Amino acid sequence: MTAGLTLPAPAKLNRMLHIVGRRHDGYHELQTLFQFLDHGDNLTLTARRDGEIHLSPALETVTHEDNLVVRAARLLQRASHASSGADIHLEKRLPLGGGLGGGSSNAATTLLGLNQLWQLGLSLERLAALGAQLGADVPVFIHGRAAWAEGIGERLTPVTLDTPWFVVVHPGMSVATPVVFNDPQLTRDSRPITMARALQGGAPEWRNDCESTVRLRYPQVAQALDWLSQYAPSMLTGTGACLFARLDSEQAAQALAAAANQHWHAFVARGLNVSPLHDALGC
Ligand SMILES: C[C@](O)(CO)[C@H](O)COP(=O)(O)OP(=O)(O)OC[C@H]1O[C@@H](n2ccc(N)nc2=O)[C@H](O)[C@@H]1O
Ligand SMILES: Nc1ncnc2c1ncn2[C@@H]1O[C@H](COP(=O)(O)OP(=O)(O)OP(=O)(O)O)[C@@H](O)[C@H]1O
Repeated sequence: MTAGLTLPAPAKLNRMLHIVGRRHDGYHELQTLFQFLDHGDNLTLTARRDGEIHLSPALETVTHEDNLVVRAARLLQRASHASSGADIHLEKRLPLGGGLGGGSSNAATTLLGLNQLWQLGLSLERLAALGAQLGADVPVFIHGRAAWAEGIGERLTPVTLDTPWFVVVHPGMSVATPVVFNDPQLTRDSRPITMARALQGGAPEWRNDCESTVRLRYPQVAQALDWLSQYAPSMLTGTGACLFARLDSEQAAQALAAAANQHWHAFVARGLNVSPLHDALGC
């Protein structure tokens, strides 16, 4: 039996997220800073000769064919005319609908991992273009560098951000991204800012334009955010439901996570400017 290739599928945070417009197809134009975390899912990929894609274990709320891992593998097979298949084991640690980009990250790890396993030699640009068909957040996970993103999140410029410790809190429910983006009251007209301005950090730029809508629709998120903000500067990531607090030391982060865990699920993670996936693959 061939040994499997085990690779990380890290979480991302949106350190800030502005919505600056809406396109005719309904997608929103964003300005956001993406950073990776040293916490996420793991995938083990093993090649099969018969072309079949097997994924285990199944996710409770997602069918096999809808799972972004399976969709990414099939997309790569079609695009590269690959005849190989794969057994894929997914160790899921990230909450679904958490704003941590778990599904997108799973898709990116599948594309990069199978590209290596099947010896396809596709470039990161080609894989990112394929990934964009699966979700707006897939390209940043393919490129693997913290980034300033514009457009719907696909126009990426690599950046170097500070790498603090974070306490990430999951308030116990998931937020469906389309629900937030379809809310009539969502702020959609923030003034575009320059990347340089965004990188200066701090208020008022490091905010998330989804926050007021999410607070109104999901009182549990508002409650957790108010609690967390008493102890450290805290924000929503993506369209939620997860929140993150920024701490200067691991010790302070562990203490806050222990307190948060009395009410919700919380974990400590460090911000990373290079994805652990790219460290693992040496790219
Ligand atoms: C908000 C972010 O989390 C920021 O990182 C992402 O842009 C969301 O990315 P995602 O979950 O991969 O989203 P997708 O699966 O591409 O889109 C889900 C739905 O969200 C809405 N959507 C998403 C991204 C975007 N820039 N504008 C949108 O309006 C669309 O209704 C879309 O049908
Ligand atoms: N492998 C997968 N992991 C997680 N979700 C998946 C997967 N495959 C399909 N999905 C579907 O995609 C939806 C969004 O999942 P994901 O975990 O990426 O949300 P998210 O963290 O809110 O992402 P984002 O920050 O990109 O909005 C899930 O609710 C689920 O229905």
